[in-house]
Amino acid sequence: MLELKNIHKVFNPGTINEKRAIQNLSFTLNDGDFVTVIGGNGAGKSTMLNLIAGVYTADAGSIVLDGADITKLPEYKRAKLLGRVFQDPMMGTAGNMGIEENLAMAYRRGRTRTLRWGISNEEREFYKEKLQMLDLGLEGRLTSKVRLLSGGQRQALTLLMATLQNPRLLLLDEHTAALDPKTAHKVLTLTEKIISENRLSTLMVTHNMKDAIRYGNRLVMMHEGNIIYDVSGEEKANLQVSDLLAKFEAVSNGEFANDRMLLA
Ligand SMILES: Nc1ncnc2c1ncn2[C@@H]1O[C@H](COP(=O)(O)OP(=O)(O)OP(=O)(O)O)[C@@H](O)[C@H]1O
Repeated sequence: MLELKNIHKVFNPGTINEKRAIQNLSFTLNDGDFVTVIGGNGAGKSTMLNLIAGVYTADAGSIVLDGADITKLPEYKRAKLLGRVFQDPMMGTAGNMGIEENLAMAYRRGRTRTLRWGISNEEREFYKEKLQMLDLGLEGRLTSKVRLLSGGQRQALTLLMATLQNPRLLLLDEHTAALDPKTAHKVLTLTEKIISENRLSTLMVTHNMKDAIRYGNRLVMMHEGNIIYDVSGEEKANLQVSDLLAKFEAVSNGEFANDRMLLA
């Protein structure tokens, strides 16, 4: 469903700060794949997601989604096809607006502008149902301002908003990294539930190797702008953190010792 073909991305070309962030990257995501993405600092994980989302344009290569070439499609047009959740719980929601207003914004994204702003009772029931699924008690707080929510509640709401319109592809960029371990676990459990119930194709960047092994059906490891390991099915299920550490050590000549992945 998603095909990256020979992608290159260089930041600040021709300057002293030139950085080859992505180098000849090719990758095919199958429909319904839930892929965890790991890699050391600066491996190119976020850049890959940003290239898919259209935040950056690839210097070379192509990106094809459901048979359509989206390589040059502007970010706002791709946004209709994608759901995104970032690390920072403040980013995906409007803090000064209510929970139901945030949901309504997400629900109306990319839809006809003739819709009235008012939220109908039917719509409200729909939001309540969705919020109930989160099991955080938010269904009883529809008009509460989002800024009053905890980081975990806010990330759960962002996740719900990002998936409300069943995106073709869900991009999660370390979306639980800023949460305490218990809350992160709760949000990850929810993530898995939403993905499987809606059969969403997903790329999830994480620094936590245990999570990378535990979640999803496929795992890819990035290094210096490319995918150096791609494993799925039973082979992935049988992976141990020590296997991943050994792979990292082999490619990073010991630099890896400073990487925050070791701390996860
Ligand atoms: N907008 C930018 N301008 C210049 N260089 C950039 C930009 N974005 C990323 N880079 C560089 O490209 C390389 C890849 O960065 P990227 O953020 O994709 O890595 P990452 O794997 O997500 O790392 P981390 O785990 O540390 O977030 C890094 O060297 C980074 O400094």
